[in-house]
Order: sequence, then C-alpha cells, then structure tokens
Amino acid sequence: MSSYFPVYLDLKDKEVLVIGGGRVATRKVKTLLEFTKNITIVSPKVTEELKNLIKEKKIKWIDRKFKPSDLKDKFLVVVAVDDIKLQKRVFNLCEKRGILCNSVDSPKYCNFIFPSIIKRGDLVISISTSGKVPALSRALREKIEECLPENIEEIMKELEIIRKSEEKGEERQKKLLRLARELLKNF
Ligand SMILES: C[C@@]1(CC(=O)O)c2cc3[nH]c(cc4nc(cc5[nH]c(cc(n2)[C@H]1CCC(=O)O)[C@@](C)(CC(=O)O)[C@@H]5CCC(=O)O)C(CC(=O)O)=C4CCC(=O)O)c(CCC(=O)O)c3CC(=O)O
Ligand SMILES: NC(=O)C1=CN([C@@H]2O[C@H](COP(=O)(O)OP(=O)(O)OC[C@H]3O[C@@H](n4cnc5c(N)ncnc54)[C@H](O)[C@@H]3O)[C@@H](O)[C@H]2O)C=CC1
Repeated sequence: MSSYFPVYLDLKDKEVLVIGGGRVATRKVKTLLEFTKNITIVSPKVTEELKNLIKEKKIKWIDRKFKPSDLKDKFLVVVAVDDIKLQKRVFNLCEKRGILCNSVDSPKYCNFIFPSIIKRGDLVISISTSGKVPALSRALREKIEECLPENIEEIMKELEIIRKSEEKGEERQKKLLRLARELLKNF
C-alpha cells in the first residue's frame, strides 16, 4: 500500500523553514501563509513576489545558502531547490530531529507531501494522488472549486453557531447532519 494518510496540522505557533526562493518555493510559501505567520526563507535569491512579502514583513529572509543550524526550532521544512543531494541531506537531518520535511523534487526525501488545497474560511478541502500525478490533483481541485456552493462559508458559519449553542449529544449530532445535508441538497 503506497497511499498517503491525510492529516490536518495546527501550524499557528510553529516555525516553518523554506529552503530556496524560486517559483516552486513561492507557491509553497503562498500556501503556507494561509496557515501560519512564522515562515523563514533561506536562499541567496528570491522571486519578486517573495521580495514583496519580505518587504511587507509577512515572511523572514535569510539571504544565503542553507546551513544545518537553520533547522533549529523548526517544526516543518520545505526544500525547494533543484539539488537532489541537498534534498537528501536535509531530509536525513530532519528525520534525525523529528522534523517534518518536504522535498519538492523527490517524494522519497519527503515525510509529508503537499496536497492541492481549497480554502474557504476554516473549511479546508485537500486532494492528493499520494505523489503519483500532481497535475491530476490540480485539475480535480479546479473542478471541485467550480461546483462548490458560493456561500459555503456562510453555510459553515450557520452550522457552527447552531453547534456551539446546543449541548453535545445524540440530538445535536442528528440535527447537524440533517441540516448540513439540507443546506447542500441543491449542489
Ligand atoms: C510529491 C509532491 C511533493 C510536494 O511538492 O509536496 C510533488 C512532486 C512533484 N511535482 C512535480 C510536478 C508538478 N507539480 C504540479 C503541481 C502541484 N504539485 C503539488 C504537490 C506535489 N508535487 C506533491 C504530490 C501531490 C499529490 O499527491 O498529488 C501541488 C498539488 C501542491 C503544491 O505544490 O503546493 C501542486 C498543484 C496545486 C494546485 O494548483 O492545486 C504540476 C502542475 C502545475 O505546475 O500546475 C507539475 C507539473 C506536471 C506533473 O509533473 O504532474 C514534480 C516533477 C517536477 C519536474 O518535472 O521537474 C514532482 C517531483 C516528482 O514527482 O518526482
Ligand atoms: N513539487 C512540485 O510541485 C514541483 C517541483 N518542481 C521541482 O522544484 C525544484 C525547484 O524549482 P524552481 O523553484 O522552479 O527552481 P529555481 O531554480 O527557480 O529555484 C531554486 C532556488 O533555490 C535557491 N538555492 C540554490 N541553492 C541553494 C542552497 N544551497 N540553499 C538555499 N537556497 C538555494 C536559488 O537561489 C533559487 O532561489 C526543481 O527541482 C523542480 O524540478 C517543479 C515543479 C513542481
């Protein structure tokens, strides 16, 4: 079995390191920024888009090549550099230290992979092919986006309010499922 198990991580107070500052690093940073504010990039060069985020203080930048000491206190690392040796080296260091590591060029040097993501408020839909065909994840994401109800955020908020206002238990469980199905029945 080579399928990957999906989990949802709370990255709010966790430190993230992105190694490399090219096109792929930019995409990964933009995704990560939707989930955490604590992103550091280490790279001798960064794209214009990353430069703007650095200027706006949305992310931190270490302007040089990667050093192992950059991994200190990091929870999650992305290696977005076209250098398999570096990907292998960082992955081995991360494995030793129990750090989550994603190498954009080699699934074998990843202990997690990025899915395609649709985010509407706190609703997060993710799609993965377990690393087999990323382009299919993207195409499926686009299809799902097309048919997702426009007011899905409001639907979720409405249900969340009801869920909070009622006591836990079987009655609430049944009511919420019935309401959720009802609100989605035309889609
Ligand atoms: C394993 C994984 C590791 C990881 O990056 O986490 C990985 C690896 C690789 N991707 C490659 C290529 C492409 N990746 C994309 C796009 C995306 N790739 C993403 C994730 C992942 N890519 C992880 C598995 C995801 C899964 O399980 O499905 C997405 C979903 C999320 C994101 O990147 O944030 C994002 C779509 C976001 C969206 O729009 O929704 C496109 C299409 C495009 O560019 O639009 C292409 C070109 C077409 C093609 O090759 O399929 C290559 C070869 C590089 C080369 O040829 O040089 C490798 C390396 C390899 O396979 O060995
Ligand atoms: N996983 C995915 O979704 C995809 C992965 N890829 C792969 O991603 C890799 C990166 O692609 P691009 O971003 O287009 O490359 P790029 O060449 O634009 O960017 C590489 C970046 O790494 C920096 N860099 C080089 N050596 C470094 C070091 N030792 N320490 C820190 N930074 C260093 C460079 O300054 C540059 O900013 C490629 O290997 C490509 O095959 C490509 C498409 C999709």
